[in-house]
Amino acid sequence: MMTEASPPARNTRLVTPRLNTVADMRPADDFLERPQKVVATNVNFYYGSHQALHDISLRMPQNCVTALIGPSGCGKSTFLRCLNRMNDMIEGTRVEGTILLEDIDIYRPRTDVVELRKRVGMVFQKSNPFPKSIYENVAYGPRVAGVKQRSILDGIVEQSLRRSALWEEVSDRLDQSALRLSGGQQQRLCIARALATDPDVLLMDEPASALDPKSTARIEDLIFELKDTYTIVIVTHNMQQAARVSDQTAFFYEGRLVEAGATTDLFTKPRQKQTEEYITGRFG
Ligand SMILES: Nc1ncnc2c1ncn2[C@@H]1O[C@H](COP(=O)(O)OP(=O)(O)OP(=O)(O)O)[C@@H](O)[C@H]1O
Repeated sequence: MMTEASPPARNTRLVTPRLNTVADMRPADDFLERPQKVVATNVNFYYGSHQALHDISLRMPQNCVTALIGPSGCGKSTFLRCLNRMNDMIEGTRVEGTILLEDIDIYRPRTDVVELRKRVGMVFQKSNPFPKSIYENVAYGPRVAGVKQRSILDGIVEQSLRRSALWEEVSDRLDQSALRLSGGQQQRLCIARALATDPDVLLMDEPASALDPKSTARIEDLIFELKDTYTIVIVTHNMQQAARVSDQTAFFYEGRLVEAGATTDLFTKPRQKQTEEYITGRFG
């Protein structure tokens, strides 16, 4: 487990002074050769007449962590929400282009959006457990999906809590209110809730930004473990976090994708001047 004294280190040789404490190099691997789980092509997105995304094309390989970085308002969350059609809930929005989940265009008219959101789960910046027990929070999704048998629900709850690294802390108090958990535990509970519907892809919108360093390290460790099973896309303001947890990083600026590539490459030899200026802290 990572501690504040020894910062978590996944990638190294980062160009910026702010990142050069990272120690054990994990070389830019072969992740681009892995099957593509989600492929966005020429995506434009509009809030009414305001175009928030311009011609975004990005491949998100299976069992990889893709980090979306960039200054506030550059479209990271908007793009993330396009991946499970969460933006559909915002009136007056429009999307163009294609987003494939494996071979399926998620914006084709006959897509079952509820089913899509089960396959592409989401965890938000602020943990948002229901005011119910720990058990009921995790069992909620499977129950809505029609699972009624208690023994099956018990199994799903245990497995989801184990995968979110919370089981050991709560197994003896599953009936207790989720609101009595700490902030970090609540966020891991929300991850368990997302895992309970057996997704393929996990979208995380700044999942640790409201947490203390220790809880943040816990979430980062968890992300690293979860990618063995899931494909993860994470929005983060924290470049060190992107460097620690991701395989691929995509840098957004003013609604455009400036560059994307292996995280080690993007932080050590960015191709675009704007990227270099951002990661070295010259703006943003
Ligand atoms: N619900 C909305 N209605 C109208 N415009 C919106 C809405 N949500 C976001 N926007 C606009 O879309 C653009 C992109 O916003 P978005 O939240 O995706 O950026 P971001 O990079 O995630 O920002 P931050 O890092 O501050 O969360 C911004 O100009 C923002 O004002």
